[in-house]
Amino acid sequence: MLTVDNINLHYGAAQALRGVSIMAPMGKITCVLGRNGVGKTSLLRAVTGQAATSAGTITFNDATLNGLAPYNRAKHGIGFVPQGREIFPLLTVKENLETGYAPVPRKDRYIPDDIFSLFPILRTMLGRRGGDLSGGQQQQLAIGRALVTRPKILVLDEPTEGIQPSIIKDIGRAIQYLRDSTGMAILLVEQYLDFCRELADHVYIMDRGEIVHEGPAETLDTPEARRHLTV
Ligand SMILES: Nc1ncnc2c1ncn2[C@@H]1O[C@H](COP(=O)(O)OP(=O)(O)OP(=O)(O)O)[C@@H](O)[C@H]1O
Repeated sequence: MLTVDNINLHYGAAQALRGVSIMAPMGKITCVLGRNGVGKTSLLRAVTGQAATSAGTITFNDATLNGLAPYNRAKHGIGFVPQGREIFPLLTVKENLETGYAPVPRKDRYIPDDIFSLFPILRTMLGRRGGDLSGGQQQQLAIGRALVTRPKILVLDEPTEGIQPSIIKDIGRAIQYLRDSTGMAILLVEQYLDFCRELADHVYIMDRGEIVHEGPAETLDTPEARRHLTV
């Protein structure tokens, strides 16, 4: 399980996270919601090691992650699908997937077949450049690339952003499959309420750098939760 305990995060003098605590258990989908700019991406940057925290602890299973570089967190099983996907446009689909090899032992440096079962389009486009794919295909590629690192927890930042509805459904099914078949933990940041309501086992809502609500997905429909989500 991933445990984030009471973390603070600053950008210069501005504080983006204030005493944030969340848990993301194995075999569960944990969703963090909130309006623009409330700190959701900062929370994921803290978990993946792209931004330093100024207080608190982050642990995954028995390992303390604080102070570890992103590369070493990947070795501990943290797989990241960043906002905006960050596909290498000039590399082929296959080469993009192979960039996931870095943190895995030599014997595991192959592309697991599961990735092509989840996203068959990737197999047919292996030789195409990443930049030629549609937004939805790039999102599938970004998830595939994270899966190449053999994660124990998959961390996704707004995977539905700018994606057409049919591919959103495919991505939702893939996330459920990964939870149910591999028992990995999923930590998902989203603004798309219906996607979270359908998928999440547990939800957190952030507002101005703090966790202001937590509960099962059904609690998203309470007036108290809605108040933190409406603009
Ligand atoms: N590199 C940075 N330098 C300074 N301030 C930043 C930086 N990144 C984010 N912030 C500020 O920190 C706060 C939280 O931003 P963050 O991106 O974590 O929010 P978010 O909830 O993910 O928003 P969005 O949904 O728009 O991605 C915002 O006020 C933002 O302006």
